[in-house]
Amino acid sequence: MTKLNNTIRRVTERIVENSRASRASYLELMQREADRKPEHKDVACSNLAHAFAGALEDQDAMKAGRGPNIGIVTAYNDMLSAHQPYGRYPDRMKIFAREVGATAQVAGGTPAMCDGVTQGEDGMELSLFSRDVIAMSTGIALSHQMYDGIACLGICDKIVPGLLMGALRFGHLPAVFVPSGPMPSGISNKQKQETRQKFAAGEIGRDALLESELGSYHSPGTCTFYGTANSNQMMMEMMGLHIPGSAFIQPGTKLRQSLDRAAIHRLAELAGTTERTLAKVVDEKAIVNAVIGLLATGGSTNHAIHIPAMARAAGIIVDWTDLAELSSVVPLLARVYPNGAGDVNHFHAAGGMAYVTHTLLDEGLAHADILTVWEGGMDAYTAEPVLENDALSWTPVKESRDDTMLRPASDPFIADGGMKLVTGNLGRACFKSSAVSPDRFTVEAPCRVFENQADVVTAFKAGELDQDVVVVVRFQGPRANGMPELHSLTPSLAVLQDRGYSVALVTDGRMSGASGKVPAAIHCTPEALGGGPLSLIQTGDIVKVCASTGELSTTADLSSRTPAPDPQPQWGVGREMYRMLQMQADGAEQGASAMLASAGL
Ligand SMILES: O=C(O)[C@H](O)[C@@H](O)[C@H](O)[C@H](O)COP(=O)(O)O
Repeated sequence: MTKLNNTIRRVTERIVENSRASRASYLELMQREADRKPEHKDVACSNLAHAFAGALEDQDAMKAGRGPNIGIVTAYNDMLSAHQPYGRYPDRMKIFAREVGATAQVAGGTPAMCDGVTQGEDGMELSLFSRDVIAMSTGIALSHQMYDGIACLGICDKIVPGLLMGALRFGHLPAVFVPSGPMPSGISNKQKQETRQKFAAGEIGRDALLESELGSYHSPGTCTFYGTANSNQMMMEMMGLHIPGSAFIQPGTKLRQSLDRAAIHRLAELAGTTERTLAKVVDEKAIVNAVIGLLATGGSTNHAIHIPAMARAAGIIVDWTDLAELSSVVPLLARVYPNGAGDVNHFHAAGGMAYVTHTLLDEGLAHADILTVWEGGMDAYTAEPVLENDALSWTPVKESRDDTMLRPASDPFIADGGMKLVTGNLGRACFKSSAVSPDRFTVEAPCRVFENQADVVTAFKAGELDQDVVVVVRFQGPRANGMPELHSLTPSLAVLQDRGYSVALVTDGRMSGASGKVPAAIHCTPEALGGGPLSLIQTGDIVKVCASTGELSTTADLSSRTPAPDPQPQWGVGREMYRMLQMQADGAEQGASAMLASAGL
């Protein structure tokens, strides 16, 4: 076995050291939960009867205590194309459970919102904190304490992190994540983006634009670009929480169904055992593997927030310095849109996660020795699932089948990973370098300050931004307005860039996993609200963003400035209900979670 890279070893050791007390107290709580009496089969008969009453044909088995009971936590709705297939999952999973003498119940549902539907709209301000709500909903589902294992059904952006955060508080049980796969490829994401730019530049009308969008988003399944949802699936593989290779198998296929069946059969096998509980599977090494996968594949920037939050729910402390140090040694192996031309279906066809895992392990760039839900540690994840005469088996993937999309770690696209930390007198921020051309890594220009995205688009349309410019969009942090994604700015900023200007975005808000191309220092922390550095900046100040030197600074003397006043919280589309969570949240680098902060985790 190849020796583990020294930086990866050192960062992992540092995370273990920094997490020593919090991890110990988490594991101790999980032990207490495992030892909790009475066990679920021994609670009062009235409680049991309540639990069994809706179980129909499984009632007898439950009454007789014949086998493990699996709790399904589902984020089904059919507003999210990725979650639409889950509508039928619970019924099928109950059948799969019976095949192996187990039972399954829908423990509960969680909300799930689509960032594609709310992009650029006020509803987006609920998005990040829906993750806390999902974690808490998972907690409600599992608080019935009637389960021996957890099956999590969720795919999209906030849902997987929320489900994991919630399930980790019940980490004395085994848990498996069951994805449902990407939709087939439609028009290419590049073509979609070009059509958007034409629309932004006034060259085509709304009809042509809608036609193009429908050519891209056309049927049930996950969106095909490598955004947050697909990065989630990558991470679940890298942490060993999937049945190996199940991330990108399309819905409605026999292979998909076989993997879903395997997930329930495996859970039934693990139920009641203590060897591979969720708390044990999600350890420091698994978290480091998730970061490595993110960097190696150029995944969504949203995970710079979600990974610290998920880790914290397991008592593990990880920050952007850890991410940046890992990024310095983890090469970029994949070019999937927005970092390349192909989509996740092409990525999977080129060897996908099995090849990524294989080549990373081969070069000592990931932890092989982690506990996974499947036997065999990470090695099991270097093979792809296939069906032979209806039987599920796995074939090792040792070569990339398309080196324009997927390259070996020994000969990568870029020697370092796709994410940089930029710091300076404007704070700490993330810069996704994998999608930006290296000649745009440094932007130094007068800034133009905005306090909402609509004003940026208005200024763009009025031609006011036709110059070298750093667009600052502030008061977009977790406590200000829930830290929305500002992805709808991408077409306008990309048009400016294509006109030959040097353009960058600096914000305490987020961008989407689908964003790229335009240099952006995002998640800037501390946020502007409450007097953070961005509240001191003024239009015309020279701002420098540099991914090569890791700089985010201004030459302006901020010490002499008075902060811009905090904006009033907005009402409407339910935003007022989320103030409670926003106000309790901590910073983006800590995971921006009210739930974790309030619990003292
Ligand atoms: O983080 C993400 O992955 C995105 O938020 C994603 O959930 C959303 O669907 C995009 O906003 C749509 O992206 P397009 O611009 O490619 O349509």
